[in-house]
Amino acid sequence: EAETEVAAILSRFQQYLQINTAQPTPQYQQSTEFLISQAKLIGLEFQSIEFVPNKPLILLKWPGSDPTLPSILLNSHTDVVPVEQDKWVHHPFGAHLDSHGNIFARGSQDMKCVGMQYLEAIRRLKSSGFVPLRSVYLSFVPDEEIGGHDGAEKFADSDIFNSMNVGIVLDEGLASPGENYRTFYAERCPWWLVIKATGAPGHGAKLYDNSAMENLLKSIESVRRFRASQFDMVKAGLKAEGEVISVNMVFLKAGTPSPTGFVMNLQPSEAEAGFDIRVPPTADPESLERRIAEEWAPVSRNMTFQFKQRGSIHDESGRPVLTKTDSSNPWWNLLEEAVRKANGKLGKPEIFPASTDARYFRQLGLPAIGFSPMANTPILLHDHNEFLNQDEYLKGIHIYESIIKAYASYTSNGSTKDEL
Ligand code: MET
Ligand SMILES: [Zn+2]
Ligand SMILES: [Zn+2]
Repeated sequence: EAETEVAAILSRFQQYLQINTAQPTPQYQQSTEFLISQAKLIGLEFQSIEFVPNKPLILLKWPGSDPTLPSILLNSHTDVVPVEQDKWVHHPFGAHLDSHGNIFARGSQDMKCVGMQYLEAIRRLKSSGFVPLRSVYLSFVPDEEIGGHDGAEKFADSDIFNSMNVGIVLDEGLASPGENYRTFYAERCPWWLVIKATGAPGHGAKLYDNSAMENLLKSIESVRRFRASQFDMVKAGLKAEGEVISVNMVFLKAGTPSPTGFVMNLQPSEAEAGFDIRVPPTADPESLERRIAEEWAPVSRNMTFQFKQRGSIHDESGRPVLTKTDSSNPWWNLLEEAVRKANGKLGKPEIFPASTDARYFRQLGLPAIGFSPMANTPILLHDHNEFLNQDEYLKGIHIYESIIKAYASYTSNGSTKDEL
């Protein structure tokens, strides 16, 4: 590309990154204005849909020449996770470009890169004169990072979505430290669990059974044994990260606060712990729930539990939802071929170890592929100093150009019509 074009592309990416859409107070009004201004410049149809007030979903459309064919949906989320600002070398919403070409910002990998790459690819295809056979939709959805309930989940269940006649969804993947891009055909399901112990309060010097702390610690020990059993399979190379149940303690809440810290000679009557659990599609959710009720939060130890999030990735008949990555799924073949044509390499398709909005689309029976074209990149999503190199970003645009062209030209009788 010409130098000025590259500068314009990077500047648009930076503008999007500079909008602070961090949970729990994402600036959705600003991201909406930005995305709609981009849609107008590119010449795409646009609408802002609020399934829940102040949580806009931006839906863009590039109409295809044959509206009877199922459409392509390119999904991305507009929100990002919070930051610990003082742990960052560059301001997390500054989108600083350093001398190595790395762009630092929250969302640079997860996943404002992808949202903008879709747009840049379409901008280029459009200006080259390419006319899509199938309609291409772009959804910029809110609230993915807090479960997607007011975003993708409502969208997938809506009449609007139904009327779009979607045939394939692309959503986020993960960066790859090696040269192969990663792809995802399924994902683990999020369970956010809070367990609470109660027990007799007492003097800090007294040894007695059944205090809240003791009751909670027994649970934590049990959780840790289970965690180790899962992690050992990964360490031994027997299972991939996405194939075991992960459980990590993410908060501990106990003690009697005082203005100078915590009261030290008092054993509290309540103690709580929170766990982020991810359940692979192959695991049996009922047996895990039994384990929670019987071992991690048993009534016999004065414990209760509550789910802050309990996703499901099973269809109505209880089967896990997976997208096929063999010749029975033409969209998979088209993606492989398109990435290869654009000089990209794909690794073996994987189960996404975290969770994405793709689960809501897969639950409808739609194929959905997780893919974020970032190779040679450390995995920094949700981490401090998240960055993406400008060259990887630019390469990713070419990759999407190739994919979107192939998808939008697919005639569904096994051939693709190249209109260029
Ligand atoms: N994408 C986020 C995660 O994996 C939110 C998932 S829904 C609880 O943590
Ligand atoms: Zn994400
Ligand atoms: Zn995320």
